[in-house]
Amino acid sequence: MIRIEQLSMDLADFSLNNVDIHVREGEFFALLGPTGAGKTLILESVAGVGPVHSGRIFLDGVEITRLPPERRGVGIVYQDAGLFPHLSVEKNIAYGLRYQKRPGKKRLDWVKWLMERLGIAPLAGRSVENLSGGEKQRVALARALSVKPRVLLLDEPLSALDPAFREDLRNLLKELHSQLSLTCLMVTHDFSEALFLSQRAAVLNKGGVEQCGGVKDIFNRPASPFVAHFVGMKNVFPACGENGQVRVDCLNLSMPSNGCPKPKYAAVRPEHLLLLEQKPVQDNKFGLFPAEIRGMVDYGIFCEVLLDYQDQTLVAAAAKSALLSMGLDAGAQVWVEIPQDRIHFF
Ligand SMILES: Nc1ncnc2c1ncn2[C@@H]1O[C@H](COP(=O)(O)OP(=O)(O)OP(=O)(O)O)[C@@H](O)[C@H]1O
Repeated sequence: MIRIEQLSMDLADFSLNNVDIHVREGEFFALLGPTGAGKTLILESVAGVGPVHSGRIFLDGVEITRLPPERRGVGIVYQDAGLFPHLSVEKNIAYGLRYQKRPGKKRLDWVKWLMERLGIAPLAGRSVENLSGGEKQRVALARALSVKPRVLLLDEPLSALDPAFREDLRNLLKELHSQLSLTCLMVTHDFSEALFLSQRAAVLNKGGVEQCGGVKDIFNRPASPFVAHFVGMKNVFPACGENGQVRVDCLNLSMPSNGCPKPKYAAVRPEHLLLLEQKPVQDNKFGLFPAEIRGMVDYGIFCEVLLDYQDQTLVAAAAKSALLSMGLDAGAQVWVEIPQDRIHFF
Protein backbone atom coordinates (compact mmCIF):
# COMPACT_ATOMS: atom_id res chain seq x y z
CA MET A 1 0.00 0.00 0.00
CA ILE A 2 2.63 2.57 1.14
CA ARG A 3 6.10 1.66 -0.01
CA ILE A 4 9.02 3.79 1.11
CA GLU A 5 12.22 2.90 -0.69
CA GLN A 6 15.69 4.09 0.29
CA LEU A 7 14.36 7.37 1.66
CA SER A 8 17.26 9.64 2.63
CA MET A 9 17.73 13.25 3.53
CA ASP A 10 20.65 15.34 4.67
CA LEU A 11 19.69 18.21 6.93
CA ALA A 12 21.91 20.60 8.86
CA ASP A 13 22.39 18.40 11.94
CA PHE A 14 20.54 15.24 11.00
CA SER A 15 20.38 12.69 8.26
CA LEU A 16 17.83 10.05 7.42
CA ASN A 17 19.56 7.02 5.96
CA ASN A 18 18.09 4.67 3.35
CA VAL A 19 14.80 4.02 5.09
CA ASP A 20 12.76 1.13 3.62
CA ILE A 21 9.25 0.64 4.97
CA HIS A 22 6.26 -1.21 3.56
CA VAL A 23 2.80 -0.64 5.03
CA ARG A 24 0.22 -3.13 3.84
CA GLU A 25 -3.36 -2.33 2.83
CA GLY A 26 -5.63 -2.05 5.89
CA GLU A 27 -2.72 -2.19 8.30
CA PHE A 28 -2.09 0.01 11.34
CA PHE A 29 1.65 0.63 11.22
CA ALA A 30 3.63 2.50 13.89
CA LEU A 31 6.80 4.52 13.40
CA LEU A 32 8.48 4.23 16.77
CA GLY A 33 11.57 5.76 18.26
CA PRO A 34 12.90 8.30 20.72
CA THR A 35 12.70 12.02 20.17
CA GLY A 36 14.67 13.22 17.15
CA ALA A 37 14.90 9.75 15.53
CA GLY A 38 13.36 10.95 12.25
CA LYS A 39 9.78 9.65 12.58
CA THR A 40 8.02 12.90 11.67
CA LEU A 41 10.33 13.48 8.72
CA ILE A 42 9.23 10.12 7.29
CA LEU A 43 5.55 10.87 7.89
CA GLU A 44 5.89 14.31 6.31
CA SER A 45 7.57 12.89 3.26
CA VAL A 46 4.58 10.56 2.78
CA ALA A 47 2.24 13.54 3.24
CA GLY A 48 4.26 15.58 0.74
CA VAL A 49 5.10 18.38 3.16
CA GLY A 50 8.70 17.47 3.94
CA PRO A 51 11.99 17.41 2.03
CA VAL A 52 13.00 14.24 0.16
CA HIS A 53 16.60 14.26 -1.04
CA SER A 54 16.66 10.77 -2.43
CA GLY A 55 14.55 7.66 -2.44
CA ARG A 56 11.01 6.97 -3.66
CA ILE A 57 7.55 6.73 -2.15
CA PHE A 58 4.72 4.72 -3.67
CA LEU A 59 1.05 4.60 -2.83
CA ASP A 60 -0.87 1.67 -4.29
CA GLY A 61 2.04 1.06 -6.65
CA VAL A 62 2.01 4.64 -8.01
CA GLU A 63 5.00 6.85 -7.30
CA ILE A 64 4.00 9.95 -5.32
CA THR A 65 7.46 11.21 -4.29
CA ARG A 66 7.06 14.58 -6.04
CA LEU A 67 3.27 14.83 -6.10
CA PRO A 68 1.74 17.87 -4.32
CA PRO A 69 0.13 16.99 -0.95
CA GLU A 70 -3.48 17.55 -2.09
CA ARG A 71 -3.11 15.01 -4.91
CA ARG A 72 -1.81 12.18 -2.73
CA GLY A 73 -5.05 11.06 -1.14
CA VAL A 74 -3.69 11.18 2.40
CA GLY A 75 -5.21 12.66 5.55
CA ILE A 76 -3.04 13.84 8.41
CA VAL A 77 -3.65 14.46 12.12
CA TYR A 78 -1.01 16.32 14.12
CA GLN A 79 -0.16 16.22 17.82
CA ASP A 80 -1.65 19.68 18.41
CA ALA A 81 -4.71 19.13 16.14
CA GLY A 82 -3.71 22.13 13.96
CA LEU A 83 -7.27 23.39 13.51
CA PHE A 84 -8.17 26.72 11.89
CA PRO A 85 -9.04 28.94 14.86
CA HIS A 86 -11.34 31.27 12.91
CA LEU A 87 -13.57 28.44 11.63
CA SER A 88 -16.32 26.52 13.43
CA VAL A 89 -16.05 22.78 14.09
CA GLU A 90 -18.20 21.96 11.06
CA LYS A 91 -16.27 24.32 8.77
CA ASN A 92 -12.96 22.90 9.94
CA ILE A 93 -14.16 19.44 9.00
CA ALA A 94 -15.63 20.52 5.66
CA TYR A 95 -12.39 22.37 4.84
CA GLY A 96 -10.92 19.16 3.51
CA LEU A 97 -13.61 19.11 0.82
CA ARG A 98 -12.52 22.44 -0.68
CA TYR A 99 -10.79 20.72 -3.59
CA GLN A 100 -14.03 19.10 -4.67
CA LYS A 101 -15.92 21.49 -6.90
CA ARG A 102 -19.33 20.74 -5.48
CA PRO A 103 -19.35 18.22 -2.67
CA GLY A 104 -22.39 16.02 -3.36
CA LYS A 105 -25.03 14.96 -0.86
CA LYS A 106 -23.22 11.68 -0.30
CA ARG A 107 -20.10 13.51 0.85
CA LEU A 108 -22.06 15.83 3.13
CA ASP A 109 -23.88 12.82 4.61
CA TRP A 110 -20.46 11.27 5.18
CA VAL A 111 -19.26 14.35 7.10
CA LYS A 112 -22.46 14.24 9.16
CA TRP A 113 -21.92 10.54 9.85
CA LEU A 114 -18.33 11.23 10.90
CA MET A 115 -19.39 13.95 13.33
CA GLU A 116 -21.97 11.61 14.86
CA ARG A 117 -19.52 8.72 15.02
CA LEU A 118 -16.83 10.84 16.63
CA GLY A 119 -19.28 12.30 19.13
CA ILE A 120 -18.79 15.90 17.99
CA ALA A 121 -22.13 16.56 16.24
CA PRO A 122 -23.37 18.69 19.17
CA LEU A 123 -20.29 20.91 18.74
CA ALA A 124 -20.85 21.55 15.02
CA GLY A 125 -21.48 25.31 15.25
CA ARG A 126 -18.95 26.01 18.01
CA SER A 127 -15.68 27.81 17.59
CA VAL A 128 -12.77 25.37 17.91
CA GLU A 129 -10.87 27.74 20.15
CA ASN A 130 -12.35 26.72 23.49
CA LEU A 131 -12.74 22.98 22.85
CA SER A 132 -10.94 20.52 25.12
CA GLY A 133 -7.82 18.78 23.82
CA GLY A 134 -9.75 15.54 23.25
CA GLU A 135 -12.52 17.34 21.35
CA LYS A 136 -9.99 19.15 19.18
CA GLN A 137 -8.32 15.86 18.24
CA ARG A 138 -11.71 14.39 17.30
CA VAL A 139 -12.36 17.37 15.03
CA ALA A 140 -8.89 16.96 13.51
CA LEU A 141 -9.58 13.26 12.94
CA ALA A 142 -12.96 14.02 11.33
CA ARG A 143 -11.30 16.63 9.08
CA ALA A 144 -8.63 14.16 7.98
CA LEU A 145 -11.23 11.46 7.28
CA SER A 146 -13.69 13.78 5.52
CA VAL A 147 -11.87 13.33 2.19
CA LYS A 148 -11.93 9.53 2.53
CA PRO A 149 -8.14 9.35 2.37
CA ARG A 150 -6.41 6.25 1.06
CA VAL A 151 -4.04 6.56 3.99
CA LEU A 152 -4.45 8.17 7.40
CA LEU A 153 -1.23 9.67 8.78
CA LEU A 154 -1.10 10.30 12.51
CA ASP A 155 1.68 12.31 14.14
CA GLU A 156 1.55 11.55 17.87
CA PRO A 157 -2.19 12.29 17.94
CA LEU A 158 -2.56 11.17 21.57
CA SER A 159 0.55 12.52 23.22
CA ALA A 160 -0.78 15.96 24.18
CA LEU A 161 -3.94 14.56 25.81
CA ASP A 162 -4.46 13.81 29.47
CA PRO A 163 -4.76 10.08 30.30
CA ALA A 164 -8.59 9.85 30.27
CA PHE A 165 -8.96 11.56 26.87
CA ARG A 166 -5.99 9.60 25.56
CA GLU A 167 -7.62 6.29 26.34
CA ASP A 168 -10.94 7.39 24.76
CA LEU A 169 -9.30 8.52 21.56
CA ARG A 170 -7.05 5.48 21.42
CA ASN A 171 -10.11 3.20 21.60
CA LEU A 172 -11.91 5.29 19.00
CA LEU A 173 -8.92 5.09 16.64
CA LYS A 174 -8.82 1.32 17.00
CA GLU A 175 -12.54 1.00 16.29
CA LEU A 176 -12.43 3.36 13.29
CA HIS A 177 -9.42 1.57 11.85
CA SER A 178 -11.37 -1.65 11.78
CA GLN A 179 -14.81 -0.23 10.94
CA LEU A 180 -13.56 1.86 7.98
CA SER A 181 -10.79 -0.57 6.91
CA LEU A 182 -8.29 2.27 7.14
CA THR A 183 -4.60 2.06 6.34
CA CYS A 184 -2.86 4.03 9.10
CA LEU A 185 0.72 5.17 9.59
CA MET A 186 1.26 6.58 13.07
CA VAL A 187 4.26 8.24 14.69
CA THR A 188 4.65 7.58 18.38
CA HIS A 189 7.38 7.18 20.96
CA ASP A 190 5.05 5.25 23.24
CA PHE A 191 5.52 1.52 22.74
CA SER A 192 2.37 0.61 24.69
CA GLU A 193 0.33 2.77 22.30
CA ALA A 194 1.85 0.92 19.35
CA LEU A 195 1.16 -2.46 21.00
CA PHE A 196 -2.48 -1.52 21.49
CA LEU A 197 -3.14 -0.04 18.05
CA SER A 198 -0.80 -1.46 15.48
CA GLN A 199 -0.01 -4.77 13.88
CA ARG A 200 3.46 -3.89 12.63
CA ALA A 201 6.04 -1.24 13.38
CA ALA A 202 9.48 0.12 12.55
CA VAL A 203 11.77 1.26 15.36
CA LEU A 204 13.94 4.20 14.31
CA ASN A 205 17.20 5.29 15.81
CA LYS A 206 19.25 8.25 14.62
CA GLY A 207 17.67 8.33 11.19
CA GLY A 208 17.85 4.61 10.44
CA VAL A 209 15.47 1.66 10.86
CA GLU A 210 16.77 -0.44 13.74
CA GLN A 211 14.08 -3.15 13.55
CA CYS A 212 10.90 -3.65 11.54
CA GLY A 213 8.24 -6.31 12.00
CA GLY A 214 5.22 -7.37 14.02
CA VAL A 215 4.84 -5.23 17.16
CA LYS A 216 4.53 -8.28 19.41
CA ASP A 217 7.63 -9.73 17.83
CA ILE A 218 9.57 -6.51 18.42
CA PHE A 219 8.32 -6.47 22.01
CA ASN A 220 9.26 -10.07 22.74
CA ARG A 221 12.27 -10.47 20.48
CA PRO A 222 14.17 -7.19 20.14
CA ALA A 223 17.11 -7.55 17.78
CA SER A 224 19.53 -5.00 19.27
CA PRO A 225 20.37 -3.51 22.69
CA PHE A 226 18.78 -0.22 21.55
CA VAL A 227 15.44 -1.86 20.71
CA ALA A 228 15.60 -3.99 23.87
CA HIS A 229 15.86 -0.84 26.00
CA PHE A 230 13.22 0.92 23.92
CA VAL A 231 10.67 -1.86 24.55
CA GLY A 232 11.50 -1.96 28.25
CA MET A 233 13.71 -5.06 28.27
CA LYS A 234 16.05 -3.24 30.59
CA ASN A 235 18.45 -6.03 31.54
CA VAL A 236 20.85 -6.54 28.65
CA PHE A 237 24.12 -8.45 29.20
CA PRO A 238 26.96 -9.35 26.87
CA ALA A 239 26.84 -13.03 25.92
CA CYS A 240 28.97 -15.35 23.92
CA GLY A 241 27.46 -18.23 22.03
CA GLU A 242 28.50 -21.00 19.71
CA ASN A 243 27.39 -24.52 18.80
CA GLY A 244 23.99 -24.14 20.40
CA GLN A 245 25.36 -23.06 23.80
CA VAL A 246 25.70 -19.59 25.26
CA ARG A 247 27.57 -18.15 28.23
CA VAL A 248 26.64 -15.01 30.11
CA ASP A 249 29.83 -14.50 32.10
CA CYS A 250 28.68 -11.55 34.21
CA LEU A 251 25.86 -13.71 35.64
CA ASN A 252 27.83 -16.99 35.64
CA LEU A 253 25.21 -18.60 33.48
CA SER A 254 25.55 -21.18 30.76
CA MET A 255 22.62 -22.56 28.79
CA PRO A 256 21.34 -23.65 25.35
CA SER A 257 20.95 -20.73 22.97
CA ASN A 258 17.40 -21.67 21.89
CA GLY A 259 18.13 -21.66 18.19
CA CYS A 260 19.93 -18.29 18.13
CA PRO A 261 23.08 -19.11 16.09
CA LYS A 262 25.69 -16.75 17.57
CA PRO A 263 24.17 -14.68 20.36
CA LYS A 264 26.01 -11.56 21.45
CA TYR A 265 23.50 -10.46 24.06
CA ALA A 266 21.12 -11.93 26.61
CA ALA A 267 18.19 -9.83 27.82
CA VAL A 268 15.43 -10.16 30.41
CA ARG A 269 12.43 -7.97 31.13
CA PRO A 270 12.33 -6.48 34.68
CA GLU A 271 8.99 -8.17 35.40
CA HIS A 272 10.55 -11.55 34.69
CA LEU A 273 13.15 -11.31 37.45
CA LEU A 274 11.83 -13.01 40.57
CA LEU A 275 12.71 -11.55 43.98
CA LEU A 276 12.92 -13.92 46.95
CA GLU A 277 13.41 -12.95 50.58
CA GLN A 278 15.43 -16.03 51.36
CA LYS A 279 17.56 -18.55 49.62
CA PRO A 280 15.23 -21.32 48.41
CA VAL A 281 15.66 -24.78 49.91
CA GLN A 282 16.32 -26.14 46.45
CA ASP A 283 19.28 -23.84 45.91
CA ASN A 284 20.81 -25.47 42.85
CA LYS A 285 18.24 -23.75 40.67
CA PHE A 286 19.28 -22.18 37.37
CA GLY A 287 19.88 -18.42 37.45
CA LEU A 288 19.76 -17.93 41.20
CA PHE A 289 22.01 -15.38 42.89
CA PRO A 290 22.09 -12.98 45.85
CA ALA A 291 21.86 -9.22 45.29
CA GLU A 292 21.49 -6.01 47.24
CA ILE A 293 18.66 -3.57 46.64
CA ARG A 294 20.29 -0.27 45.73
CA GLY A 295 17.08 1.70 45.29
CA MET A 296 13.48 1.70 44.14
CA VAL A 297 11.55 3.79 41.66
CA ASP A 298 7.90 4.08 42.61
CA TYR A 299 5.41 3.86 39.71
CA GLY A 300 2.25 3.71 41.83
CA ILE A 301 1.07 0.12 41.91
CA PHE A 302 4.49 -1.31 41.07
CA CYS A 303 8.10 -0.39 41.74
CA GLU A 304 11.24 -0.82 39.74
CA VAL A 305 13.84 -2.34 42.00
CA LEU A 306 17.50 -1.58 41.23
CA LEU A 307 19.73 -4.47 42.24
CA ASP A 308 23.49 -4.74 42.60
CA TYR A 309 25.05 -8.10 41.82
CA GLN A 310 28.84 -8.12 41.59
CA ASP A 311 29.60 -5.39 39.02
CA GLN A 312 26.14 -5.52 37.47
CA THR A 313 23.04 -3.45 38.00
CA LEU A 314 19.83 -5.31 37.31
CA VAL A 315 16.32 -3.92 37.17
CA ALA A 316 13.38 -5.91 38.52
CA ALA A 317 9.73 -4.89 38.65
CA ALA A 318 7.44 -5.96 41.45
CA ALA A 319 4.00 -5.07 42.82
CA LYS A 320 4.32 -2.56 45.64
CA SER A 321 2.08 -4.71 47.81
CA ALA A 322 4.45 -7.69 47.36
CA LEU A 323 7.49 -5.57 48.27
CA LEU A 324 5.71 -4.25 51.35
CA SER A 325 4.67 -7.70 52.52
CA MET A 326 8.25 -8.95 52.08
CA GLY A 327 9.52 -5.86 53.90
CA LEU A 328 11.99 -5.12 51.13
CA ASP A 329 13.56 -1.70 50.79
CA ALA A 330 16.84 -0.08 49.79
CA GLY A 331 19.82 -1.82 51.41
CA ALA A 332 18.04 -5.18 51.82
CA GLN A 333 19.65 -8.43 50.66
CA VAL A 334 17.49 -10.54 48.35
CA TRP A 335 17.77 -13.58 46.17
CA VAL A 336 17.11 -13.11 42.49
CA GLU A 337 15.96 -15.83 40.12
CA ILE A 338 16.02 -15.53 36.34
CA PRO A 339 13.78 -18.22 34.82
CA GLN A 340 15.67 -19.75 31.93
CA ASP A 341 12.73 -19.55 29.51
CA ARG A 342 12.50 -15.77 30.06
CA ILE A 343 15.97 -15.06 28.70
CA HIS A 344 16.03 -13.68 25.17
CA PHE A 345 19.17 -13.96 23.02
CA PHE A 346 20.15 -11.87 20.04
N1 LIG B 1 13.32 21.05 8.09
C1 LIG B 1 14.32 20.66 8.87
N2 LIG B 1 15.55 21.19 8.75
C2 LIG B 1 16.58 20.79 9.53
N3 LIG B 1 16.47 19.83 10.49
C3 LIG B 1 15.26 19.27 10.67
C4 LIG B 1 14.12 19.66 9.86
N4 LIG B 1 13.07 18.91 10.28
C5 LIG B 1 13.52 18.12 11.27
N5 LIG B 1 14.83 18.33 11.50
C6 LIG B 1 15.67 17.61 12.48
O1 LIG B 1 15.65 16.25 12.14
C7 LIG B 1 15.67 15.45 13.32
C8 LIG B 1 14.51 14.46 13.29
O2 LIG B 1 13.30 15.18 13.39
P1 LIG B 1 11.88 14.48 13.52
O3 LIG B 1 10.89 15.57 13.73
O4 LIG B 1 11.64 13.59 12.37
O5 LIG B 1 12.06 13.63 14.84
P2 LIG B 1 11.01 12.70 15.58
O6 LIG B 1 11.56 11.32 15.60
O7 LIG B 1 9.66 12.88 14.95
O8 LIG B 1 11.05 13.31 17.04
P3 LIG B 1 9.86 13.72 18.04
O9 LIG B 1 9.38 12.44 18.65
O10 LIG B 1 10.55 14.59 19.03
O11 LIG B 1 8.83 14.45 17.25
C9 LIG B 1 15.61 16.39 14.49
O12 LIG B 1 16.92 16.54 14.98
C10 LIG B 1 15.12 17.69 13.88
O13 LIG B 1 15.64 18.81 14.58
